[in-house]
Amino acid sequence: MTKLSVNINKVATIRNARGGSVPNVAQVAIDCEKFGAEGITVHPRPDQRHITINDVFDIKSKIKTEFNIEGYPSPDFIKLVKEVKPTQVTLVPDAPDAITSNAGWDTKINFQFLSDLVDEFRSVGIRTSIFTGTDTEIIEYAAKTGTDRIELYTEPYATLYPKDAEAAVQPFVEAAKVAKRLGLGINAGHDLSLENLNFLYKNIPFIEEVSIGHALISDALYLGLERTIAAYKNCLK
Ligand SMILES: CC(=O)[C@@H](O)C(O)COP(=O)(O)O
Ligand SMILES: NCC(=O)COP(=O)(O)O
Repeated sequence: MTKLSVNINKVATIRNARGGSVPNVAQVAIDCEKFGAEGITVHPRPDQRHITINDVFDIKSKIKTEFNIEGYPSPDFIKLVKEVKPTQVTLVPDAPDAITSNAGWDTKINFQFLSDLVDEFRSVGIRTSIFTGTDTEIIEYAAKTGTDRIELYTEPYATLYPKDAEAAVQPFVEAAKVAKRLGLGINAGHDLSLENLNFLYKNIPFIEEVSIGHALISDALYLGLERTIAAYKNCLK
């Protein structure tokens, strides 16, 4: 079964536009769970432009499903994650000023850095996932770090999908096979949507978890959160 983790960054973006607490980010997390989400994802960025440090503690204290914190492992981020103790930390190589995540790690160049982080988080009982592209050598080096999982960066899939779905998914199928053979769990995320999710799932049914935010929260404007989450879960069948 592929779990749906709802990324609620964009709910915090709306809240922050006015300050205050509307919409209430932690309540949305609770409601996502009530409507069937199997996890909540947040990506606190250094400028706290959406998810704030307080949000991370607040959400952790209120949700019951899996909590996934994504981000660049700066000293502040590492400290935050170790204090909050989520189910999973996803290590993402974003520059502080990145508009959004735009690449996976070079796991060969960053091998020692990532290996040390995996050990550090594992020692306090936090599952690790390393954000990667589909290159075989990159995945092999990810496996050597000892990480529990990788998260495949699916933006290239989402971009090519409308033009050539087969060509879009093929590198991901190959990458997932390599990762599985190496004993890695596989997550996937970025720009997944109601349009492209089912095809990815049908081709790689052994993905453990997809984290979806931007498209899902946008769909909720039209469908409402409950129907939207049901529609995304329906794509994972
Ligand atoms: C790690 C990743 O793929 C990102 O998609 C993410 O967490 C979204 O971040 P923003 O919501 O800041 O664009
Ligand atoms: N890890 C990807 C994620 O959490 C959400 O990405 P997106 O759906 O907002 O592009």
